[in-house]
Amino acid sequence: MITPSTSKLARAVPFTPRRPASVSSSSDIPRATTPSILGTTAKKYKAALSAESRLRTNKSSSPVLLSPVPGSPPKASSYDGTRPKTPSTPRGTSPNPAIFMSPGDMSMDVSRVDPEEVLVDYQTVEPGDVSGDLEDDSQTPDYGKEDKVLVSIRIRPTTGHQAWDASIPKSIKLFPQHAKSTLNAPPEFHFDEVLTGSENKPVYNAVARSHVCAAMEGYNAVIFAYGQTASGKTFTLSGNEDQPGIIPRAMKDVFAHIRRTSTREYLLRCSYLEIYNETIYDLLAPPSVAATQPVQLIGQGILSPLREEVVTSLKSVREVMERGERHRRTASTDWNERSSRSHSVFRLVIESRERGEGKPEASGRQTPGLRPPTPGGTRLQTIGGRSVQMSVLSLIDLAGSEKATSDKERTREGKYINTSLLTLGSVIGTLAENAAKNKTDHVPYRNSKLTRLLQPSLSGDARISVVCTVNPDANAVTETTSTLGFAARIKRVQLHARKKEVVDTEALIERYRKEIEELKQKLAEREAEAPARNRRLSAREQVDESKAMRDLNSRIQQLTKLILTSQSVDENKGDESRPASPSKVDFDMSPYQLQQELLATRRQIESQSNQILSLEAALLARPEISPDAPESEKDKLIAEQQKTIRELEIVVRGYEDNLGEPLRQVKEDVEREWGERLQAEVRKREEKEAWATELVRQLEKEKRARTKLEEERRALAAFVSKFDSLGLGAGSNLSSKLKPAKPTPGGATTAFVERQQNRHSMNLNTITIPEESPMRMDVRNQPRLLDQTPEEDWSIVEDASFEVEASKLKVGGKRAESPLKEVLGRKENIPL
Ligand SMILES: Nc1ncnc2c1ncn2[C@@H]1O[C@H](COP(=O)(O)OP(=O)(O)OP(=O)(O)O)[C@@H](O)[C@H]1O
Repeated sequence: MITPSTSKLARAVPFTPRRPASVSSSSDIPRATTPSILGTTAKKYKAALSAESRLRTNKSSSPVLLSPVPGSPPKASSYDGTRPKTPSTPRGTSPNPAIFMSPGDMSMDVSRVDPEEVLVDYQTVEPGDVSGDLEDDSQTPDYGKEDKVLVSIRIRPTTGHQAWDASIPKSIKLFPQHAKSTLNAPPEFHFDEVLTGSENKPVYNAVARSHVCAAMEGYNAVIFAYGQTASGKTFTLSGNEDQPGIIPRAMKDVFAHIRRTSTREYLLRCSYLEIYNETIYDLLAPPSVAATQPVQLIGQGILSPLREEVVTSLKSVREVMERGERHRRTASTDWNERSSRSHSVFRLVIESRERGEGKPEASGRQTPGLRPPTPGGTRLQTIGGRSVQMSVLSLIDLAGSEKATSDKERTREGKYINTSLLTLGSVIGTLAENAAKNKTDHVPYRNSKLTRLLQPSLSGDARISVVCTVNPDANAVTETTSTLGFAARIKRVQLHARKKEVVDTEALIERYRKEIEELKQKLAEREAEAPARNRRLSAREQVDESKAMRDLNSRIQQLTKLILTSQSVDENKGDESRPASPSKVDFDMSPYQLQQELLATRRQIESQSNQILSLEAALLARPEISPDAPESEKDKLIAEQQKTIRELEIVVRGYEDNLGEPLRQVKEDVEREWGERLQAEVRKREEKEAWATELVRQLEKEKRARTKLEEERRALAAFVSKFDSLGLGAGSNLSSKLKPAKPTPGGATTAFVERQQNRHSMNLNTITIPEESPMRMDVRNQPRLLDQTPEEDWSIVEDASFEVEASKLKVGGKRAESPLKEVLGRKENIPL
């Protein structure tokens, strides 16, 4: 059982805030007395051991002694025929957590510190942290094939019979005498690296260095060791005091990278966990807390609750790692006196941004200290357009596959280990198959915690390096062949890791602008060359060429749109806004918000209008070219003008596109409202038109009636004059006069009748007016029509009016009901 060290050195120290370059660590432990992983007095990167184990370990310091190979008879020096006592380290039995966590430790928790105060940059990295062989090794790292897993084999030394031939670089082949069957050729494998020996530095350089650099540059990176038990996974990853492994070297390289990069500042956070019997434990949490609150996997690779600790120096990383190592479960097995009984994952979250003077307080986008903890989320804020890169470097020491042992507990652990490794194998197999055959078969990530944890990385979101450790002993041929098979499969997995970057709008716009400039330049070059080139190109090539130009143009348009959209979003965004892509306007906004949106859009439109005007002005101001100028000059001018036209088009298109949804919405509302009003007006107008048409019709009718009446009048006048000329009048003094009646609203006829009634009595009883005659029309019933007649039309009425001197007519004594009716009614019977 683990006996945790309670010494001051072993205890976790309070978090060390950012310090000026000149000031040394604020830790109360002097650097010189701090055990160094990499120094000559460094402690071994292993969990604390039982007294028995520790004795053995101390005895076996340099040179390194090899553990017995599984399957081979144990060596007398390390195995006395009986299984050694198992120094298992169950978590629940840890002593008082206070021994591990002083109250001050809480300040190391990342959720309780202000990231801006704990940034690391080239000035804060202490020279001692990066001294030694790593610092000088600054050649450009080889990232390997970005879309493939970097697969390396590490063959541990053996004192037994070598069954594998590794003399050919990058390949490993089974000696024919060890092959199971003589029928088939002995298996031979090729990998990115095949490494031998006990030196850890070449292993680090070949296997891990490029991935550590990739992580520092914003890519997620995973390095893990896979292999049978006692094959050297922990030796490769953690190493010992003489041969520091990948993890301590990687940490040193991280700080070396920071020291070399004077333009950026970094926030580094560590977490350390293990998967033991399919449960995830936080190795940095106090043991009692870790035992009762296992870590849960929520979503894709997100872990909660998981303690993350900010590290600002190699020393603080070392302290965190040592604490985690102490909590790891190791036990003595038949093959390995300190066998890892769990898969352990050390994670370093690296966030960085360009160095600058801006402070987040000044940007007004955040309030340090009030930021909610966001597991797995970025904590470093973008400031003044400086984007934040974020990546995770995961260093994984898998438990080794093993056969059943003589210990029940170890056998149970072994089952869990083997099951999760089998699942890892089948996940890798499916991924390899999918990649090779372009399939999308279901990948059984969910069958184990390990594969669920690795899912985002294995799905391709990380650069992966796998070091498969093998035992070349003749007794381990089956296990080694199985490990090499796994390595061959994982080699076929397809990756597509991308840089992880959180970009704020300013940075995004700047980036778009740069790209637009570059594209425009390309376009201009192509256009300048176009006339000469087109003469050379075939028709098909010309089509391709114009397509390429169109593509360039559409990309410029797309970017311009993005700039315009980002600008409008930026102007309206709140504190948390950080759009990476065009965002939509929300129409559930209040009228006030909508108004604000409108204002912003108008401002934008105004600025675009100005832009258009200035571009147009520039176009007009362009100097004319003389007709006898050389062709090339003309072509150049045409190309320039085309470019300007394109710019104008782009802006105009952006202008149109960016009228914006709010404006469109208002436009629609206004259109709807005014549309309804227009409809009502149209209806009214139609009614009036119908009424006017009816009026005109009635007037026409009236006119016709008047015309007919006039004809009747003339006929009557002729009759009267004839009547007079025959001497049939009432007397010599009887004269017939036809005077035009005065036009009155009541009608001429009415006036005539009234006057005649007063002066004469009619005796023309023989005159009758037929019923259908227009003369019988009762015009008194239509005064309004006359009222409506324009004044100039009164002439018609005047012409039609007449006055008959009743005294000139021989009218009977009987008074007619309507004298006019009588006169006109009988006229047709008057003999002429
Ligand atoms: N390349 C090597 N050179 C020297 N010693 C090695 C090498 N590889 C492994 N060893 C030694 O072999 C022993 C077992 O190695 P290690 O603990 O690293 O195996 P492992 O694969 O991690 O096993 P497990 O899966 O059981 O944890 C250790 O004592 C280690 O020092």
